[in-house]
Amino acid sequence: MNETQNAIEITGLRKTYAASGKAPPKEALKGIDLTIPAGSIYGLLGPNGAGKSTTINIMAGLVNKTAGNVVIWGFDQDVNPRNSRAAIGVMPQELNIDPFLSPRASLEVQAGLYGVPRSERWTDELLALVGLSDQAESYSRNLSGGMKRRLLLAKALVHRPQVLVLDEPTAGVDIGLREMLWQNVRRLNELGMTVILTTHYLEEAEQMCDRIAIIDRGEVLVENSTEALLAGADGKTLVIATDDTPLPALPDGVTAERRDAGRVAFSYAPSQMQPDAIIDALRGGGLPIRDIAIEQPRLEDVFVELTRH
Ligand SMILES: Nc1ncnc2c1ncn2[C@@H]1O[C@H](COP(=O)(O)OP(=O)(O)OP(=O)(O)O)[C@@H](O)[C@H]1O
Repeated sequence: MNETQNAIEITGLRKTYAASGKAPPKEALKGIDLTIPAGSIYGLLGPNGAGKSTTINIMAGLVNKTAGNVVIWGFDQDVNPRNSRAAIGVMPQELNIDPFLSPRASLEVQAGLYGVPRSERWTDELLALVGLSDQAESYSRNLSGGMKRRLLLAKALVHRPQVLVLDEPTAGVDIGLREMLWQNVRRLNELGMTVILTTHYLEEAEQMCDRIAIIDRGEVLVENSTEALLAGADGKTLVIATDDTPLPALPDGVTAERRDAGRVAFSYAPSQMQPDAIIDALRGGGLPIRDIAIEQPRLEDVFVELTRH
């Protein structure tokens, strides 16, 4: 463990991509501060183009920053580039795998690139960890999309980094494989690895992450524990079971959505009204109420509230 107990410390991080052709320069990061505690599962969330990949690629040493300071596992990137790079492993979004190498050979090549001595390699364990022992000697081009993703996860781990970064690990991945990936991630985290992930699936982030930063247009909008983010959200949902009687006029600020099995969901802001205002309106309109429940805010509510442009 490093002295500060922080896996990552980012201060004043800026990135402006140079102009190319007719495209003007693009300011992708406008001065980002992030502190990621060691041992956490940390979510970096934001809409498309927010700057998530840019941040990750700078951490990984794949993109040069324009300004700011990045410290990984206690190693300043500018002072100790080798150590800071050795402390982080990245599973990229793209399935960039050599089609003619077997998974075993891919992992060996990657270990070579990171200068891992043969005696310290853990290729067989890694293959088992991601469920590719049976495919260890197949051509990677013959792997399914899900198997390729698992191979990418194993590749990110060859040098036993303290920090694992997953860039959209479950994009376009079926439910079974998602479960397996998340189980792997939890296990690695239990073994002491700090995990940073981006995902568009907010439900996954809500379940997996201890802390979350929401970034948008190159700035951090909010950073907190997942619990605190949800507690501070000003949005709840009243759900009733009814029939197909038309809905009456609702108090200002309430939106209704019909769900299956005759249920209707009413979203409201607890700071603005109590649920009895909605119930009174429904009763006034002669709507039968056969069942009733209140749903607590979800990460999606927080996200939409913050990133509504
Ligand atoms: N190589 C590049 N050259 C110029 N502009 C770039 C480059 N890479 C990214 N950008 C721009 O920088 C901004 C941030 O992009 P980035 O890929 O970091 O966002 P993101 O949050 O990862 O988005 P997504 O969710 O779509 O992956 C975007 O406006 C993007 O178009």
